[in-house]
Amino acid sequence: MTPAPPLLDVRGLSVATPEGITLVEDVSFLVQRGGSLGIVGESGSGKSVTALTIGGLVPELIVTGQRVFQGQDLSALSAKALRAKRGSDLAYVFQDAGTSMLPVRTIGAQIMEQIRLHQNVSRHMARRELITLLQMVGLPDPQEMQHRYVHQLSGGMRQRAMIAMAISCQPDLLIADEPNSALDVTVQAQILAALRRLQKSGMALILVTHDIGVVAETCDHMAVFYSGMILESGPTHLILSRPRHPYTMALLATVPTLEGKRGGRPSPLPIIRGTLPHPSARPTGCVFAPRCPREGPECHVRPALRDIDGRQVRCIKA
Ligand SMILES: Nc1ncnc2c1ncn2[C@@H]1O[C@H](COP(=O)(O)OP(=O)(O)OP(=O)(O)O)[C@@H](O)[C@H]1O
Repeated sequence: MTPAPPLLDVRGLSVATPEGITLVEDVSFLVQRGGSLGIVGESGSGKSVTALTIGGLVPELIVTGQRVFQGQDLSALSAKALRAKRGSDLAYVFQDAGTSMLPVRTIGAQIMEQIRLHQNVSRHMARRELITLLQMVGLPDPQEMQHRYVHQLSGGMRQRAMIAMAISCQPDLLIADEPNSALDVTVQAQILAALRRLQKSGMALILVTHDIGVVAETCDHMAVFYSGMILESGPTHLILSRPRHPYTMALLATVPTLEGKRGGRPSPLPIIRGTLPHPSARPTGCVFAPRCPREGPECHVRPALRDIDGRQVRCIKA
């Protein structure tokens, strides 16, 4: 039996500014139907640019490479057709999503309008769907909640209402860019629980985050970004248990553990020496070489992604 084609196949994606500054270089990954990909990396590593480029949301940038979604290359679509895709099969949620809801209408009215726009259903059916959606994202008492205005919701509730709105078109893929980073820890947990519930319903997820712990809990696959490139990608459990790229190792070493103590003294949180290069000053060889403890003369050539130990690694020494 031939395996089912992936839902999203991003191949050799590169993104540059009109001035020719590369922001994303040769990024490739797959998302299977119902699967989940966590995109992690330091601030400025190109996570958002990659996520936005998939749905054509950064028209000012120059994009090359393929983005095949549901068997169709999105780069071949007109702006109008892409917009229609975004409103139907592909949905986005952003960090301050709550701000994109109207203050003058109840959240129920706004979400119902979306449902009726995308699904040809009666008002009665749309209302039932609304209640189901509010339940799915974990909003308490949906019957009461639907009558509230945005200003009557807490930050976490607003974010969940926005996720309900985003998925009202029953997308095959939800791209969530730092959906919970502005929220406190308990509310973050509620958003993640909501995302996990959605995955159980068969929706695929791309989650952009700084937080490796969030990826560990939510995503079956992960891609580690650095300076616009993927340095390691593959099944989350493999990468977290046995990282092979020195950058992934360094990144994981910065994650605090519950043990936190060695020899009776708290161990200081290691930090990665140096800083991420600015896109206009990316190294010509391995992008991580200037900060890498294993750096050597062979690192002055850009390494290709290689299949190693069940995942892909962009390191000549891995
Ligand atoms: N429209 C744009 N035009 C020019 N440069 C951009 C544009 N959007 C982003 N950049 C630059 O591209 C680089 C990658 O940015 P991006 O927002 O993708 O990083 P990120 O990894 O998502 O960071 P963060 O976690 O802080 O959101 C940054 O140097 C940023 O300044």
